[in-house]
Amino acid sequence: MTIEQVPTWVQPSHPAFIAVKTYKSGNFSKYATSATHIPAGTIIANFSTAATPAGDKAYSSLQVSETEHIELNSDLLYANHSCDPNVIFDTTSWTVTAIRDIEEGEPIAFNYLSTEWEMAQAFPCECGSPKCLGEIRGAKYVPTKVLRGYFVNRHIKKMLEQRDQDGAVN
Ligand SMILES: C[S@@+](CC[C@H](N)C(=O)[O-])C[C@H]1O[C@@H](n2cnc3c(N)ncnc32)[C@H](O)[C@@H]1O
Repeated sequence: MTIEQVPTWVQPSHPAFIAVKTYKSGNFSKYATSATHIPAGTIIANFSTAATPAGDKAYSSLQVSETEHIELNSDLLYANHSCDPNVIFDTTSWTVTAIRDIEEGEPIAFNYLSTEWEMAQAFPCECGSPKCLGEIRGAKYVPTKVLRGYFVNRHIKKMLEQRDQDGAVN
């Protein structure tokens, strides 16, 4: 298992919108919550400013194209995955946007399958949503019809199309 990243950035990195909390003991136990009421459509962050290329993909990296992964180098790292997300990480505009109203204190979470083709570190999802997809291994392992209900980034759409043409999972 990957070693947990030690923050190298000044915290809080996005005080207007994000408060980082801890929800359990042990590794990977932090999560981003909303520091305020965030109306749907609000751009919460632009992740291009602090991002750096990731040497290797990791639990902490974000996939931004078919071949490229970045480190966010900010409290956006603590956005957990949810199968019923309230934000999207858009790898075309490099922005994080609320897709519904988010109450103060609510976890800020996105669908990792919208960016990650194959997770560096799979995990059993604890999002608690009735829509929960269970083990999160990457979009590669999910039928396209399941992902149709979600926002997914352009590179994932392309990779799904390629996979389905090759006849692997659909
Ligand atoms: C980018 S980090 C998110 C922040 C992480 N919770 C932390 O404390 O560093 C991704 C890791 O968080 C955990 N994680 C994220 N979403 C999760 C979820 N829905 N259920 C269980 N673990 C989750 C997993 O260990 C995953 O590898």
